[in-house]
Amino acid sequence: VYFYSAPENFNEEMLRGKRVIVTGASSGIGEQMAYHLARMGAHVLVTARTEAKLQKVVERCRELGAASARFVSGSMEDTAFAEEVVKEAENTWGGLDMLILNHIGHSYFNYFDGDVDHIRKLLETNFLSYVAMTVTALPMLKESEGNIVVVSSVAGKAPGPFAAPYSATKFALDGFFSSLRHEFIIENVNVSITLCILGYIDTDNAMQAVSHAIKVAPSPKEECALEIIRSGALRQHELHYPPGIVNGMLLLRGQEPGLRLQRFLFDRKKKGEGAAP
Ligand SMILES: NC(=O)C1=CN([C@@H]2O[C@H](COP(=O)(O)OP(=O)(O)OC[C@H]3O[C@@H](n4cnc5c(N)ncnc54)[C@H](OP(=O)(O)O)[C@@H]3O)[C@@H](O)[C@H]2O)C=CC1
Ligand SMILES: C[C@H](CCC(=O)NCCS(=O)(=O)O)[C@H]1CC[C@H]2[C@@H]3C(=O)C[C@@H]4C[C@H](O)CC[C@]4(C)[C@H]3CC[C@]12C
Repeated sequence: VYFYSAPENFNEEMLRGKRVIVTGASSGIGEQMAYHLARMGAHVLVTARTEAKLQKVVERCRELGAASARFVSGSMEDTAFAEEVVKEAENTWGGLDMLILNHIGHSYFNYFDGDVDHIRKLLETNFLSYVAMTVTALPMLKESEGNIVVVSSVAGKAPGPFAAPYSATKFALDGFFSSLRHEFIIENVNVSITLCILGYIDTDNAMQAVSHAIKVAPSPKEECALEIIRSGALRQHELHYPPGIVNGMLLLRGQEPGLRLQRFLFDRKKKGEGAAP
């Protein structure tokens, strides 16, 4: 039995004045999270590779009412950079309340191509950099009794075809952070870990990568971003967005409709009709 300080209801005031790092924030869901946090009056530190995009995100955050907004640009392929981002927060704020781990490296939506080096590099960017930031941030998060928010995917819970390298990195996140959460509970470490399991979201990069192959309507990135912040602030163990996405995928995968979908996709490949996804 352990005491777990989780608030019952979400109020945007919870984020006012909080010191928050958002990775992968130059576009997509990360960019939208930065804007929500700014509206809520948080201090935001955003990071990605593209400085010009980050500069615009920071300017927009200031317009929206952020307590402060700054960026650090660099690649998470290098775990030393991951640690540098956290050190920037420590030097700037003297502490940290919420760490939102969101970035992903480039991958593909297609049959696995046998490229082991791609998986090695993707594990560095999508997984080991998350671990490195967590290790560096943990003393500050213990001090603030803060939150770690890990953005993952249904591909890291109920995998389907055509995203094997990416899916592997997302399963690694579940394994590591869910195990770490157990250790925090055993040791009475009051730092929450929220794993966000997302379905298809309408970000430019995702739609560019899969819209030719996936015809279901993606969910809105703005709402997704707000739900991630909300689940982290409420110290939830997991967010499933859109609701039911994991059960839906598990159901499809094990049942005839899902098997029919995969046969359809594979058959098109065999008959040469249309490219692989
Ligand atoms: N969109 C979707 O359908 C889904 C998304 N998700 C998850 O949501 C999160 C965000 O996805 P989404 O918003 O679509 O992604 P985007 O491609 O829109 O954004 C990715 C972000 O990561 C940054 N990035 C890319 N490569 C690197 C790198 N090497 N080092 C540091 N930063 C990097 C990009 O900026 P820059 O290029 O400037 O570095 C960008 O800010 C991911 O964890 C993804 O797995 C989960 C399920 C579905
Ligand atoms: C293929 C996408 C990764 C695109 C990418 O390379 N991003 C970085 C862009 S950059 O290098 O130019 O900066 C995948 C990202 C999210 C995936 C989707 C997801 O996670 C939800 C579903 C999971 C399911 O198992 C397969 C379909 C998904 C819609 C999945 C498809 C691949 C992504 C869009």
